[in-house]
Amino acid sequence: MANYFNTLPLREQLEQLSHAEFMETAEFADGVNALKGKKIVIVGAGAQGLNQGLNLRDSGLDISYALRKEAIEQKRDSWKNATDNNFTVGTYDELIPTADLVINLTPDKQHTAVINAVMPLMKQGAALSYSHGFNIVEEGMQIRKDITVLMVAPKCPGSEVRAEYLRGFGVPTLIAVHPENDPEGKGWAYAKAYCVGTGGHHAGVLKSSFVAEVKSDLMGEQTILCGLLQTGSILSFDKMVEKGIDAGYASKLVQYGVEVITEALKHGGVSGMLDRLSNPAKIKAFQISEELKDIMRPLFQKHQDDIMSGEFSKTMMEDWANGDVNLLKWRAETGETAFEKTPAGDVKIGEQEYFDNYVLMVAFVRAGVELAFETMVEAGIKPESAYYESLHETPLIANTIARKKLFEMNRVISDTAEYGCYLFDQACKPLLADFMKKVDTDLVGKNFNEGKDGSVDNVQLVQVNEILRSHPVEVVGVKLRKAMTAMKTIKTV
Ligand SMILES: NC(=O)C1=CN([C@@H]2O[C@H](COP(=O)(O)OP(=O)(O)OC[C@H]3O[C@@H](n4cnc5c(N)ncnc54)[C@H](OP(=O)(O)O)[C@@H]3O)[C@@H](O)[C@H]2O)C=CC1
Ligand SMILES: CC[C@](O)(C(C)=O)C(=O)O
Ligand SMILES: [Mg+2]
Ligand SMILES: [Mg+2]
Repeated sequence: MANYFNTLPLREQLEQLSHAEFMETAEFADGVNALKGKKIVIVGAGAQGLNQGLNLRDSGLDISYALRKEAIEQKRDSWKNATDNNFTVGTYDELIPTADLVINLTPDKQHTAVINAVMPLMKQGAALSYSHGFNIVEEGMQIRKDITVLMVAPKCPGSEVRAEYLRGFGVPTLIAVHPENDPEGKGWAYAKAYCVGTGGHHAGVLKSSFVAEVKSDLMGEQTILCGLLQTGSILSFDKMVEKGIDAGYASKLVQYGVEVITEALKHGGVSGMLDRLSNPAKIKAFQISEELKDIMRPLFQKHQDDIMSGEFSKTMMEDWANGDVNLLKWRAETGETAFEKTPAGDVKIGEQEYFDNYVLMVAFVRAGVELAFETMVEAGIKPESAYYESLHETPLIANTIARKKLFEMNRVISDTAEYGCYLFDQACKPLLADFMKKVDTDLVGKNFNEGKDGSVDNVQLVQVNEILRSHPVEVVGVKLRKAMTAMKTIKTV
C-alpha cells in the first residue's frame, strides 16, 4: 500500500487539503434520520468506541459492538465496556454481515488488520466509517468499490465526547467522505446523521476531507495539544522544585493550572486568557511567549513538514513494526518524571491564583496555540480547521491532565497522538533549556504581582492588546465561538 496523499498530483493534494466548510445548523435539520433503523456496528469499545456508541444510542440509533473473539472469550475491558452498558456484543462473523454501517474505532495501528478482517464480511453497498483518516491517507488502504467510506472525527478525546454530550453540548467535528468511495452518493447524509448522533452539531462541524483531517489532526496533537502541554508541565514542576517551592503545591499548580487557565482560553480565546492577568503580568506573558515562539517555531515547522511529506507516518510505522520500542520507552520515561510521581498537595489554590502564580503556563499556551495555528495555515490547512486543532481542543486535553496528570492524557488520547506527543516532548525540552535557566518563581510558583506597584506603560499595553486581538486565530475564533452558544462552563476549583 502506498501513501495515498503522496500519490495525488499537487493540485489535488492542495484541493483536498483546503476542505473546511463550516456547516450551518440548518444543514442538520434532518437529525439522525438517515441512519434511523439502520444496523450500526462499532468495531472496538475503547476511548472513542464506547463514548461515541453511548451518544449514538442516546440519540435513538441502533448500536452494537463487534469485538475480536479473544476479547469476548477473555472478557477484556472492551467486552466489559460494552456489556456493562447493555449493548449487544458479537464476533465479526456474527455482526458485520448484516451491518449497514460499520464504524472502525480501533487504534490506527490496527486498522489494516481490522479492515482486512472486516471488509470481506461487509454486505454489498454497506458503509464504513473512521474517526481519523490515517489508514486511508497515510497507509493508502483500498476499500471495496461498492462500500461508502466516510469519516466523523470528533476534535477531542473520547471521554470528552461523552462528557460534552451529557452537558447538552458537543465537540467540534470534522466530517468527510472519501472521494474514491461514494458509489451511491449517500456518504454526506450518513456523515451528517452520525455527527448529529454524537452531538457534534452543537459545537460546530466542518465539511472536510480525509486528507485535511489527517494533516491537521497529527499536527495539533503532536504540538500544542499534547506535546507542549507535556513539556510545559514537566519543566514548570521541575523549576518550582529547583527554586524551593513546596512539591505538593507545585504538583497541584501544574496539574490543575492548565485546566483553569485554558478554560479562559475556551471562552475568550488567547486574548481572553491573557485578560485574566494583571496588566504588568500580561505584558510579561506576552514578551516571554514571543520569545518562546521564536525558539519553538523551527520545531513546529519540522513537525508539520514531516507530517506533510509522510516522513512522520513512515517513522511511526517503523516503530509499530519494531514492537513500539520508542513509544514504550518514552511512555516509561514520562511515568518516571518527578511531576508524575508527586501527588498534588492538600492545599487550597484559588481560581485567580492559578493565573497570578502561573504566568509561565499562560505564555506556553499562547505560544503553542498561535504557532500551531500559524504553521497549519501556512501549510494550506484552513483557519477553521486550524482553530479546532489548536485553540478549541487545548482545554479539552487539559481536562484529562487535571484528572490524572500526563498518564491520564496519554492513556485517553489515541496511540498515534501519544507517539507524536513524546516525539515532540523529546525534542522540545532541550530546545528550551536556556530559556528555562532564566525563569524564576515570579513566573511560576509565586504571585507575579507581589512587590510590584502594578504600573505599566499605556502605549505598550495598547500595542500588546492590539497584537493579541488581531491574530488570525482570534479573528476566526470570534466567528466560530458564535456558533457555540450552548457551550458549558466547567467548574474546576
Ligand atoms: N483517543 C481519542 O480520544 C481519539 C481517537 N480518535 C481516533 O479514533 C480511533 C480509535 O482510537 P481510540 O479510541 O484511541 O482507540 P482505543 O485504543 O481506545 O481502542 C481500543 C479498542 O480497540 C480494540 N482493538 C485493539 N486492537 C484491535 C485489533 N487488532 N483488532 C480489533 N480490535 C482491536 C480493543 O479491543 P480489545 O479488547 O480486543 O483489545 C478496544 O476495544 C482511532 O482512529 C483514533 O485516531 C479520534 C479522535 C480522538
Ligand atoms: C489528542 C489528539 C487526538 O487527535 C484527539 C483526542 O483529537 C487523538 O488522536 O487522540
Ligand atoms: Mg484529534
Ligand atoms: Mg488524533
